[in-house]
Formats: sequence, C-alpha cells, structure tokens
Amino acid sequence: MARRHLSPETAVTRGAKSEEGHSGLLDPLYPDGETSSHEVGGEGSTSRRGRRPLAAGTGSGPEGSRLTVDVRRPWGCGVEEGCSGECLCARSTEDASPTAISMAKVTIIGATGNVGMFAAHTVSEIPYVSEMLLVGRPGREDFLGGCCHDLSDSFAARGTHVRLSYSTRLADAEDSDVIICTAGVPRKPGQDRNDLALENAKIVAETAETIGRCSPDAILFMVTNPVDVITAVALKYSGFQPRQVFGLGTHLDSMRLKSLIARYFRVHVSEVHTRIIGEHGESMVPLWSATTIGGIQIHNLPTFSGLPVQEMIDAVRTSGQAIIKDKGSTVYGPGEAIATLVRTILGDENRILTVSSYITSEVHGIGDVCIGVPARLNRNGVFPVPIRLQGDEVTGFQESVQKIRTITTEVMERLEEAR
Ligand SMILES: NC(=O)c1ccc[n+]([C@@H]2O[C@H](COP(=O)([O-])OP(=O)(O)OC[C@H]3O[C@@H](n4cnc5c(N)ncnc54)[C@H](O)[C@@H]3O)[C@@H](O)[C@H]2O)c1
Ligand SMILES: O=C(O)C[C@H](O)C(=O)O
Repeated sequence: MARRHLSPETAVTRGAKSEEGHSGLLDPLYPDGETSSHEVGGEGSTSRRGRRPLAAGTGSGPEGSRLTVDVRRPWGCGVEEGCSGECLCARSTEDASPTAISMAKVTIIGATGNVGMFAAHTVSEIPYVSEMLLVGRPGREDFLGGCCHDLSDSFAARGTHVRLSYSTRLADAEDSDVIICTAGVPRKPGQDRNDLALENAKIVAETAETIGRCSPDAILFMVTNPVDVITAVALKYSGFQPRQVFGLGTHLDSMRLKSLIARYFRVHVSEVHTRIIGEHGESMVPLWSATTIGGIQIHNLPTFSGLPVQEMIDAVRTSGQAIIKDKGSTVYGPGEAIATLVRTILGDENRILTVSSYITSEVHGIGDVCIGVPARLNRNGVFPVPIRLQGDEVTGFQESVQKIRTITTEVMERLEEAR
C-alpha cells in the first residue's frame, strides 16, 4: 500500500491549497472505484490516501483536553513538548516512531450504532484521516449508505474531504491503520456493563479473528463493553501484539472527573489534569496523586479539603447509567474521547492517556491483564507507562485487577467451550 508522507510543513501548504478550492492530489496508484466496498466520495474525490483534508486540528492537552491554539497546526502547538513521555520511559528501537506523518485509513465496525455513527463524525475531523470505511451487518446497506451520504454533506459544510465508503464485509478493513470496534450490545437501564461480557465477547472474538487475518498491521481500538474484558478477547483472537490492541478504558471516566473538577474550581477544563485507572466500571480508581489544577498538585490547594471527593467519584461511576436512563445511550462523550485517542495515534503525538492496555508488570509489578492504565500512544500503538501509586490507590488497583482478571478468565473459558 503506497502511503503519502506529509511533513508538518507540507501539511500546512496542502491545507491552504484546499482552502483555495483545489481539488486535491491525484494518486495514480488508486484511481476511483478500485475498492470493493461502496464509496461515497464528494465531487472531486480523487486519491485513496493522498487527500489533504482541510479540517482544523484539535490537539489534545493532558489527558485529552483540546487546545484551541492547535487549530490549523495539527502536529501540536509545541506546549506539549514537555510531556512527550520520553522522560518517563526509555524508548526502545522497537517503538521508535516515524518522523513524517502519513495519511491514514480508519475503519469503524459497528458504524450503524449510536457510538459508531457519532465516532464517524468526530474521526472524520482528524486531519490525518484521508479514508474512512464504515462497516455494518449484512442487511444494513441502505442505512450505511445513508450515513455516508449524510456525512459527506457535513464535509461539504465543514470544508473537508475524507474518502468515505461502507461495507458489510470485515475483509474490506484491509490496510486500515486504525480499526475502531463499537460492535456489540449496549447495556439497558439497570444492567451492569459486565452483564454484556459473554454476548459481546462472542461477537468480538469472531471480529478480531477476521481482522487479525485481513489487516495484520492495524491498531485495533475496542469500545465495546465491558471494555477491559473485551480488549483482552480482541488481543487473544486477533493474534496481534499487545501494542496493537487497546480499549477506551478509563479515558472517558478521566474526562468525566476532569469536567466535574473544573466545574467545582471554576476553571477551564484544560487547567485540570487527572486520571482514573482500573476497570471502566464500579472498581475504577481515581488517582488524586496525579491530579493537578493549573499545574499545582490538588492536595496543595487549600480548597481541596472542601472537595466532595466521594460524591464526584460516585458521579463518574454512575455517569454512563444516568445518561442511558435519560436518553438511551452515551454518545458525545465516548465519540469525542474516541477521536482524541485516534488523533493521538495518527498524529504520532506520544501523549500519555489512560486506556485499557495489556500490562505485564508496569503498575506495581501487577500484570497479565487488560485494564485502564496510563499509556503512551503513537503511530506504533500503545505502550503502558511504568508508574508507582500511592496509599489506597495500590489496593484499589489490585482489587480492580483481580475483578477484571476473574471475569476475563471466565469469559475466555466459556468462549473456548462454545467454539
Ligand atoms: N467503552 C466505553 O466507554 C463505551 C461507551 C459507549 C458505548 N460503549 C459500548 O459500545 C457498544 C455499542 O454501543 P451503542 O450505544 O453504539 O449500541 P447500538 O446498539 O446503538 O449499536 C450497536 C452496534 O453493534 C452492532 N452489533 C450488534 N450486535 C452485533 C452482532 N451480533 N454482530 C455484529 N455487530 C453487532 C449493531 O449493528 C450496531 O452497529 C456497546 O457495547 C456499549 O456498551 C462503550
Ligand atoms: O455506561 C455505559 O454502558 C456506556 C459507556 O461505558 C459509558 O460509560 O458511557
């Protein structure tokens, strides 16, 4: 697969050209109509990977907050250079990142669902995405076609272009750089995410096996719940390396806590840096030791003593179910969180975000489980960052790991029995 490599400078030039109305570059290797899936390109849809979308960048600061200064500087505003991760973990030659930024194909599996559909919109805004494939189940062709049509109208309004296609065949995900999986049943009011484990594991095991065969170099991003268990299933059945598979994990929970803290202290969300690790679920663990406001450790703020810590954590724990009860599903939070992570990978940003990742011994020697931990994300995938926790955080994390490990083992056994 030929790739077009863009340095940041060429990226600007091409963005500017598109703004003036140029239709983009022709890639003679990939004329229109070559893919087996259904394509919905706007007028002037020309190359498979070579288009430079016009979308403004929306860079992410600590734990994913968007920095407005990033607009139209998709490679970052420079202020993040200090948190590239290199000071925290030695880089091996294995994970050395490419220096040029290449355009990417992103596939969304489960694209007819609430989260998949909105993720298609948010991911299409990422300036490194030149091609997007929406995958749904057989029988949903009209719906998928309608989604592509609707999205391409939004591109016209936004002034961007991403080459869009849809398919009901997973094999068309071939050559994807990132594959996002939102396929699976969502919980109903009153259910726990873990109630979905076996049903969704069956769907994901089959999906991951196919992806492992047809797109062996992709990075597989799991959203389906219970996301930690499902990430482990995807890792096993894809046959991928651990760096290639991760889940949305506690990134969304971290965003929810960030929002509550910012509101409490009446500061802009970008001033708050916080993390929740462990299960994306009941046993999640807030890291107050890693929480800062305006760069000041939260314990050093006199007002911290008045912070309703337990209420805040309870609110984060119950956020998903509260939204599901009121409006049926969570969409905007996960959709934006998905885009932040995809952008961090495709932009080779090396930011440290909290995702569900396979750990060996990075957190207090605990390992052999997929769970929410701080990890460095770049074009080569996801690399958990070795950390030490403080006080209650250690026992909280151990308990969370134990819970997820038990459910994962049970699900893996049941999957094997069923096959
Ligand atoms: N990790 C997170 O933070 C997070 C956030 C939101 C949603 N989710 C999870 O994402 C999943 C999707 O949520 P949603 O609200 O979009 O649900 P939805 O019902 O709107 O969409 C489900 C999607 O999965 C597909 N699907 C269902 N059964 C399938 C099967 N047997 N084979 C193939 N595809 C199948 C459907 O066609 C649809 O595209 C759920 O598991 C939900 O819990 C996770
Ligand atoms: O809560 C859910 O079931 C959906 C998702 O995990 C969320 O937290 O929004």
